[in-house]
Amino acid sequence: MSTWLTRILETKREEVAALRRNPPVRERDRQDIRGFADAIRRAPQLAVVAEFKRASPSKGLIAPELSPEVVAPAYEAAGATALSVLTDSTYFQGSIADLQAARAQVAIPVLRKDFIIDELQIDEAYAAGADAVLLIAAALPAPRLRELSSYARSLGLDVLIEVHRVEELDAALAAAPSVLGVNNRDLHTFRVSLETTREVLAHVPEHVLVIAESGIETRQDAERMASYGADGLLVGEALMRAMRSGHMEAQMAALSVARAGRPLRQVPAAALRAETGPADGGAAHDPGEDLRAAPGR
Ligand SMILES: O=C(O)c1ccccc1NCC(=O)[C@H](O)[C@H](O)COP(=O)(O)O
Repeated sequence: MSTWLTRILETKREEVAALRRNPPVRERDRQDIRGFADAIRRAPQLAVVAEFKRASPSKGLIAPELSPEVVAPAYEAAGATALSVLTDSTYFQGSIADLQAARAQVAIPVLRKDFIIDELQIDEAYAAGADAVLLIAAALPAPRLRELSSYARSLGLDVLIEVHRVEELDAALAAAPSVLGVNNRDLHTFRVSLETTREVLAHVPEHVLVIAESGIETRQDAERMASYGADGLLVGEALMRAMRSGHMEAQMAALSVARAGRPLRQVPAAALRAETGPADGGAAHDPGEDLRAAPGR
């Protein structure tokens, strides 16, 4: 079945073929890489990764006239922890030049947001000054996800690995993400549900740094993501629209909420007993205990 994601990946295969004919410079000696994961970890509140996004397949044109030279420093001044720049041109009207222009204006780390399927795209990101790259679990077989993650990390880049479903978690975690992203948007259907973050986070180990992505607009949304245990947010459309209407600082302030930490995990009592063993050498099962709070991850 052809979906937006499969169509986008087809375009990426063509772009990689073009990169193969005209490969990016293979730089290896950057001393200027800014820690994307570190910035999120150290953010005093819920981290905000603010996205430069002119257009999208789900929403069409969002802010086609805005330039990264204007938006990036405004995001930073308003308190963004890091930037995300969509570099895809066909579907998002972005470019690798947008990333270069944005990064030149700020001191915070910059993520290359694209559909990466090949090392050459990582070389291109590295040469353009990206500090981190996105890898999407739904777009890559598990071994390839591990290879590309390991390649990016060997260059000193952080890797944001994005999942949408619990079933994608094993492959994502095995690829050692610097940060795990939970995308509330299904990239096949575009359906957005903020519950996705709650469902996925319930299965993520405590030590993994997590950001919630897509569909986050209001303070209530941000507080909800915090209550599910996210360490940060990735926000595009709401901030770009606010830039257009002159309310970006207020929008960023609305997203600045305290972290809540990971909530207590609800696990079946039987699973708890299996983890800890019976306290009295084999107490009878109490059906009333079927769900109880267990220590967080
Ligand atoms: O945004 C889309 O329509 C889209 C469609 C297909 C693949 C990816 C897509 N978006 C990429 C993103 O992950 C979002 O830009 C990012 O999470 C920010 O989302 P939002 O705050 O809802 O703009």
